[in-house]
Amino acid sequence: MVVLTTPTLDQIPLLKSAKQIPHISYVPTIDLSKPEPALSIVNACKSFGFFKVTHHGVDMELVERLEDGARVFFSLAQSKKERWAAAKAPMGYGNKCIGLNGDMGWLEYLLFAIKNSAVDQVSMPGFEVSSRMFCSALNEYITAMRNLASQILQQIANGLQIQTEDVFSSLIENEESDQILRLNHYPPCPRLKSGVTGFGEHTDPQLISILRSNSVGGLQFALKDGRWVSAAPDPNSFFVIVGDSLQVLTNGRFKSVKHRVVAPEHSSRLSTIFFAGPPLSQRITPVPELMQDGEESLYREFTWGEYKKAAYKSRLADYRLGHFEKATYNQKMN
Ligand SMILES: C=C1C[C@]23C[C@@]1(O)CC[C@H]2[C@@]12CC[C@H](O)[C@@](C)(C(=O)O1)[C@H]2[C@@H]3C(=O)O
Ligand SMILES: O=C(O)CCC(=O)C(=O)O
Ligand SMILES: [Fe+2]
Repeated sequence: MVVLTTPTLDQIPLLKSAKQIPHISYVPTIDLSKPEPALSIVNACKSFGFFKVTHHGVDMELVERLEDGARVFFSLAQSKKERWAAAKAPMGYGNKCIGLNGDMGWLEYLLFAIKNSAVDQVSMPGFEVSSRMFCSALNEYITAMRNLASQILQQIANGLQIQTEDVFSSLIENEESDQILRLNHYPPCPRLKSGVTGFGEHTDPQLISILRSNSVGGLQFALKDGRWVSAAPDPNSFFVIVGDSLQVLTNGRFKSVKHRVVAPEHSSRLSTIFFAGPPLSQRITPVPELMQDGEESLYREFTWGEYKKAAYKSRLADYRLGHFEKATYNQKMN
């Protein structure tokens, strides 16, 4: 029998104290109520790989209901939460262990697989029955996030002047689209030393991720020059993060952005992230309409299912796209 023990604080690594500036003075911010946000979205994706959306139309009462449900869940006795620990690993409840390959962080979380725009009951048997209110908030939130992600992906296609407006959004609107909802809870970290890893540096493998947190900070993004910048928390807005798959679909015009979370010292951080992925069978290859004459794909052909499988065998900080880059491109870069 495998006995799983919860890691102690001493086992959680400190974040590498790379050159840091405390608060980014400029987070690209897109007001979705203003006309024609497409070009600003594309510019933010090209220059930063992340941006924040305001006036997004998501019902904040729903967001509060979800956050209340999450707070109630995370305050349950450990033994009750552990009931969902082995649900369908890595889905379900997790405590300090991230993924299946030894990554650790100062957090606990719930990971839900999504099927047909709702929590997949197979990945969390009995969860809906245990908390119907929480589950209906989760499902309504999933629908809201999927709509927001679709809207943003359509704007990206417009901003890139692709005639087929739904070229990206259709990938996440399919019944078979492979999506995940993650709720992360970072309790205050008792150690006075700062820089304990909440969630270690990584890129997200999907197309885009939509992140919302309470008012407790900790989220940092890597800039292109390697500096880490803290993004001030903004509970009324959503951060949009470019993932590896969108990097490939745009043939490297957009780059997936590295991000991480520093464990909070005094208050609990609660975050919710929707990962918008395509169906497992979807080929991930640059969009033909985007390619210029003679331009070749920088990547070997692969399906999302193949990429996901490889990603889930990797460590959090690994450069996962490396295996899929064409050798010629690798040689040119080295
Ligand atoms: C260490 C890992 C955790 C992760 C799967 C992986 O092997 C590498 C990618 C990780 C990541 C990052 C973004 C999302 O939080 C996530 C759910 C995903 O799809 O890829 C996690 C995976 C996880 O926590 O299981
Ligand atoms: O919790 C956060 O704010 C970010 C977590 C994250 O990047 C992830 O779950 O992939
Ligand atoms: Fe992430």
